[in-house]
Parts: sequence; C-alpha cells; structure tokens
Amino acid sequence: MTATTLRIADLRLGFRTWAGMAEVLHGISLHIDKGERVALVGESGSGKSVTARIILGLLQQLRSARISGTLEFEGTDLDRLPDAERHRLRGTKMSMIFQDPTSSLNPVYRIGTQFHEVLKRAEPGITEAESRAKAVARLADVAIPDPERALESYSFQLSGGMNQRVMIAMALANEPSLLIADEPGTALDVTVQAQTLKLMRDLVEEHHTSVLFISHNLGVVREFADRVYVIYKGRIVEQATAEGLFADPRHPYTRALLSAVPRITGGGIPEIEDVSEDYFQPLVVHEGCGEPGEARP
Ligand SMILES: Nc1ncnc2c1ncn2[C@@H]1O[C@H](COP(=O)(O)OP(=O)(O)OP(=O)(O)O)[C@@H](O)[C@H]1O
Repeated sequence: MTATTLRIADLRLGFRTWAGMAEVLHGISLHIDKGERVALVGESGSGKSVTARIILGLLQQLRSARISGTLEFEGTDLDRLPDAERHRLRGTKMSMIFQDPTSSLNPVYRIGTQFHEVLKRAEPGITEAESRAKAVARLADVAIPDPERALESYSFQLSGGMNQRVMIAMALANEPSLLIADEPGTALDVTVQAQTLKLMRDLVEEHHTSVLFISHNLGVVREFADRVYVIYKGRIVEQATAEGLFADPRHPYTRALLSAVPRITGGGIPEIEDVSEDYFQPLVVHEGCGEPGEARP
C-alpha cells in the first residue's frame, strides 16, 4: 500500500465580511502520496493559496475565516494536534516556497543567519558551526557557486535566481515530507524559472519529498507534476494524471484553461474572460485518480 503524506477531505472555507459570508472553498478533497508531485492548477482567485495556507495552519489564526473539513498529515488529523506541535511542523516536516523570494528572505539578516534559524527549528541545539557546515552543503546542492560567500551575503546582493535557489535550499534543509511550492519562480525570467524548477524536481525526487505544486501555468505543471487537480472557483473540477489531463482534458473548464495557454511560451497567466455555466459541471475523475476510500468512477 502506498503511504499518503497529505489527505484533505471536504475542505470548506468562508470569510466573514461586512456583506456576509464569502464562500471561497466549497469542499475540496485531494491527496498526495509519498514522493508524489501533485499540482493544484487554476486561475487567479480560485482558492489555491488559501488551500496552501490552511495546510500550513496559517489561516486558522484569522478570526474572519471559517474552516471545516479534514486534514490528515502522515496519518495524523491536524486539527487534533496541539498548537505547539502544529507550529513545530512548519519549517520542519512541512515547508513552503513562495513565488517571490524577496517576500520570504529577510533583507536585514545575512543568508547564513537565516539558514541557522531554519535549521534550529528542527534541531534547537545546533551550533553555528554545525549549521554553517550544513548550510554550505545545502547551498552546494542547489548549485550556488560559492556557498561560503552566499552565506555572508544579504538577499539584495544576490540575483533573483540565486535567491530562489537559496529559498529552495532552506525549504528543503530540514528534509520535509511535504513541500508546498506556490508558483515558484514566476518572479523570474522564463529560462531561470525553468532551471530552478528542474533543480527543485531533481532534489525532491532524490529525497522522495511529496510536493503540492500550486500554479496557474499549465506549461510548468506539465513538466513538473505527476498528478493534477484543476480548481475553479473553490471547487475541484477535474483530477487526472498530468499525462492524462493534457492528452484528454474532459471538463469544459480544463479545456478552456488549456486553450488559454499562450502558444509561444507554453505558459503564462491564462485569462478566461467568459464565465460559462459549463464550468460548473460536476467533477471529472480520470480512471485510477480518485480519492482513497471513495468509490472509483
Ligand atoms: N483574508 C481574506 N479575506 C477575504 N477574502 C480572502 C482572503 N484571502 C483570500 N481571500 C479570497 O479568497 C479567494 C481565493 O484566494 P487565493 O489567494 O487562494 O486565490 P489563488 O487561486 O491563490 O489566486 P492567485 O493565483 O492570484 O494567487 C479570492 O477570492 C480572495 O479574494
């Protein structure tokens, strides 16, 4: 039997607003097996980032958010974990990479200091010398040419591509079981983004890290993911292997999303102007891609 790293069942989210409840997620179910790279793909505002933030336990703190559903991480119901343990998971067994490294690297601390903080989360007693040695090895893994020098640098002294690699190195430093990658590299130019993604793929493959890959770029998803969930306005509309989805997109929304991919770059932000009633058609599950425990179609 395959081990499941993450299982989400019937996740619902609403925000209390001055105008009443704004429902954002309408019962999302998904799972990621160990070592699997799963993409959640959909246009802007469809609910990808909020899903990631709920997995990390970040949205639960927001008083205006009303969340229900089940979240299981390596067989443990996350809602039953005491806050301190849930907090400990972040940056150790679960970590996240953001699209723009400048939003997560702190400009006022040297990279070495930030690395030390990351490593301390998993190993509170780690000395500066030990963490330095580890950080050098991790930076070498992501092909940073002079790791010692990078550790002495501030993020604004490094290029965008270097910062992205530093962020990948930090996110993987504690060997998490789950990596959430939110549009990694979108802030970079296309070639650097492709290199960064390849590097990330090689590393997660090597360590059997499970990945939730969030993107609106279908070209990138095709390169990176084993399996794909297509999300539209807070609902999963199609789930398939990456190969199956591109060979045989079945849901009207997926088809619209695919045809909106700019032809030249094979990526970019699709914009689907017309909201069609067809996009609200029921979920399409490709053969063998259902949720564990649910009846297969
Ligand atoms: N704190 C909040 N309060 C109210 N509404 C919110 C809040 N955070 C997100 N939303 C709403 O939830 C919906 C989903 O947002 P989310 O950021 O998950 O979209 P996304 O699919 O990640 O889009 P993008 O690709 O642009 O990042 C949006 O309509 C957004 O306006």
